[in-house]
Amino acid sequence: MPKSRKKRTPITHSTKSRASSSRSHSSRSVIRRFHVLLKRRAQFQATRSSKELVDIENQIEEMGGLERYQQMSSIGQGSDRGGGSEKVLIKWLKDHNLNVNRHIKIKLLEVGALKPDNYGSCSSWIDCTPMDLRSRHPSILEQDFLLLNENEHFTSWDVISLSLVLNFVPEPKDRGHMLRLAHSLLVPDGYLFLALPLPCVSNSRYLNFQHLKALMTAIGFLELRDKWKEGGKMVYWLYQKRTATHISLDNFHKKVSLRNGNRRNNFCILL
Ligand SMILES: C[S@@+](CC[C@H](N)C(=O)[O-])C[C@H]1O[C@@H](n2cnc3c(N)ncnc32)[C@H](O)[C@@H]1O
Repeated sequence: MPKSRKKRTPITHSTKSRASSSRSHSSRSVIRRFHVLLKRRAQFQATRSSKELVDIENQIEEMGGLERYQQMSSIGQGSDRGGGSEKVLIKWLKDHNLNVNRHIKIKLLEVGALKPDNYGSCSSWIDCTPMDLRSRHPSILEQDFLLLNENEHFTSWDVISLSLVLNFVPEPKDRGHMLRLAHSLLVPDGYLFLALPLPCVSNSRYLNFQHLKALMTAIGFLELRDKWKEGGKMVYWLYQKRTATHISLDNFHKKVSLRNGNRRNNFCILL
């Protein structure tokens, strides 16, 4: 009788999956650490504590600065999400028939662009402006979105993408400003694409799906689509610009506790 042989897992398979999971684990920890430092830097900037500020700047420098953060983010973009967010946005724009019968291309502003050609496959109908705080390619415009001149760029874009950018901004009021600025830079009926790590809304003390919807409505955005799954990492939304609503912004000026418990995060957006 032939000896029964134990079935082995192919070495190539196990090595590859372990390597890629440890790569994405270490990229996530760099990203998390970077966000913590950005938040502390913003706090010390507000209190003008120059000694602490220098200390934080040094820590950011030692980590490799924004360059390292961007490298780690591009690893996360591939391995954690099965590709970039642009796939979701392209599908949604096609679902809204924005790719058909176009005499003029859609003007898309991609804020937080790690690559220059995320929308290259749609160049026949999308005219993309990739922008980032730190440009990794000559075709990426190096520009802080928050410092764009509102009057100069008023209603300049048909679509604005903020994928994993809002959670990079450390101050809740600056996040609110980013959303309001996006509203004013879009054409009437233009589209805003927003992507966040799911826990920013599913496990925050100060934000849940309902509150975000109310805040976006108050700014003047109609929620058209969302995409996420229980236990998933990401959440995506598509909003359409509507004319200003008469809803008061008062409910969104201060942090309001929406969930209790120790294991919550403090992600918050204020107007
Ligand atoms: C986590 S990466 C996200 C990249 C990509 N959009 C994605 O979805 O994977 C965040 C990027 O946003 C950029 N960013 C953050 N705040 C910005 C701002 N105010 N203006 C322009 N770019 C910004 C950062 O420099 C960084 O490259």
